[in-house]
Amino acid sequence: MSEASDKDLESGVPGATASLQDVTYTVVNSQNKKETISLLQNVGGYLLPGEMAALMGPSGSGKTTLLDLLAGRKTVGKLDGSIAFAGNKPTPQFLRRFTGYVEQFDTLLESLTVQEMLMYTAELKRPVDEPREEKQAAVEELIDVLGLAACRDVKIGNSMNKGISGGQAKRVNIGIALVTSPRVLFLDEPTSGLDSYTANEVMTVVKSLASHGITVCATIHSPTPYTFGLFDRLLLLLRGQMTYFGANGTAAVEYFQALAHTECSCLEGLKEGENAAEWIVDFTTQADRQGRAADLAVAYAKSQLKADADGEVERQLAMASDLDPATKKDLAVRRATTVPTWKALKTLFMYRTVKNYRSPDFLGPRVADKLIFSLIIMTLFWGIGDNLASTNLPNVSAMLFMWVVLPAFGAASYVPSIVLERPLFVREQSDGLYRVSTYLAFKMIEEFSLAFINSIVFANIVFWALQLQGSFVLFWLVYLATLATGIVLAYTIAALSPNMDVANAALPTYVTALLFFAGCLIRWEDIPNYWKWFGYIDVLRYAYGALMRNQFAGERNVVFVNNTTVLDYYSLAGINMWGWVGIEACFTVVFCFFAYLALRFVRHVKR
Ligand SMILES: Nc1ncnc2c1ncn2[C@@H]1O[C@H](COP(=O)(O)OP(=O)(O)OP(=O)(O)O)[C@@H](O)[C@H]1O
Repeated sequence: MSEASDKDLESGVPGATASLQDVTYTVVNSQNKKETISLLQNVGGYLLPGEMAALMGPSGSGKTTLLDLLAGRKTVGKLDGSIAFAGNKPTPQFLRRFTGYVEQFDTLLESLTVQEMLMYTAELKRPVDEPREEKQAAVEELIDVLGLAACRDVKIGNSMNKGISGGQAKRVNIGIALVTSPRVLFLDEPTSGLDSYTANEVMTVVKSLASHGITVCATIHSPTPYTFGLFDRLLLLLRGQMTYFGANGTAAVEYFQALAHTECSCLEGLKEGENAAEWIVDFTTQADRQGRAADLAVAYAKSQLKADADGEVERQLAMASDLDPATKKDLAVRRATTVPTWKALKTLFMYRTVKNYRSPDFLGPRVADKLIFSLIIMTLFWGIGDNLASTNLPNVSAMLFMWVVLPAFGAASYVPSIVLERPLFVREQSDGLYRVSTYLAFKMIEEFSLAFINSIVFANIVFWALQLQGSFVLFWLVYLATLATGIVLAYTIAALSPNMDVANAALPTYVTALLFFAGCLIRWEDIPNYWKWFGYIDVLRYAYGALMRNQFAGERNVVFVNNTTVLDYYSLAGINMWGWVGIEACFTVVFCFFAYLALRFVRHVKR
């Protein structure tokens, strides 16, 4: 590790101790919702700065559950017992700010290069007053430390457009967690999907971080002998119960060897040359299959190891108030995010919007439909706007109706950006990169800016080609407001929907329902009283009404059917068209609020 990164790690706060005391975690059983199930029972132990601890156990034993609880990332279930950092109960803000979590699955921005991805995180998580050069230097050091120099400028990519390899992606994820020099680093299966050479390489890097004082804890499945040897401490779970907590290596092997000779003598001991990590997990798995899981748990509960661990946890908890000033300050932190909203918005814009605006995948669905429909409208309805013949009036009315229908249906193109991005959003929010309101504001600025330009261009094309009457500004504003409402409506539905299928069904259903009450397909007067309420909350009614009034006001309000003028026929004679545009804008604000609530409170990712 180079001098600069040494400095970065050493000048940052050192690791923090973490302790678990009688941790029992209960959830509603997903197989039978009427009952609860304990995924962890009476788990105890501790993590120390400068050490790397392994959470091991057979599949389904509760490793990830325990790691999530430690990192404060569980969103469901009931926790009994205590989890403490430096002897104190951590706040969610402390966990977001001062711990790093490397998820098992990559959640990266595919359009960024490795350097940009790390820099983007550094801008969002390192102090706002730190000069950019220092952030860049810290990122370069991380690239160096994590062995990412060869792919520094390679785009991250995805399964369709291959960018960096799986091992490199894992290291980028570790870099993201490290970019703010966390006190505690949690890693969920950091070696899964990696070949043994890359796994060893990645874990060597992690070990060197621990050597610099960070507290490291990783769940690990089938470590190579080399990787297993890097861990200082081992916590072994079986069916959510402790079967071992203590030093790793010889001590652990001897503990289980002794059990193989006493409690579980029917099970085979470690053979010469056998991978100790594999043997320990196999031993406990076999014991479990033979119905001996409880015996192993009881043996550990009665062991000196457990008494020693409990004693150390007690000692740590007793030191809760005896803290250095830096730790005290970190534990008392009130903000989950590091940088102010303006800085977060600027960073999101610089790294994400700038890339999106250059991407055909982003621009295509947002521009192509409007261009195509403008051309169709232009060629189909050319010059109909100043023709007041009664046979032409239904054409004008239909065209104006389509002018509000198209942006409403076009809202579908804004759904994927919320639904597909959800794992990234959840991870970045859990990492304390930004608040929900900042994320929503960023998405809206990104979409509204484009919608603003789009709407001016296409409203101009259509208004002048069709020689529509009245105010151009109103014609354009109605289109813009409908587009804006469509965007926030799409966000609301996307945030409420668990997946794309549900969102793709829900949005058109709602928009189609709006069409019936907009005032064109059935006259307002003819809508049955028991349905009128829906008309009042139909944004398209206000959009269409304002457009019609704009087109047919004054001497253009000619006789249409049975001596009734156009505006009387549609019950629009007395309306204030600018007021109706204002009401439309209110719908944008209201849906924006709904989108915020849905993003903030609806949790599809349950863990
Ligand atoms: N709500 C629930 N109802 C019933 N069982 C659950 C519920 N939530 C989790 N589980 C079970 O709890 C167990 C522990 O899950 P966890 O992901 O922590 O295991 P793990 O040791 O990390 O497994 P792996 O190594 O396969 O990732 C699993 O068997 C899982 O199916």
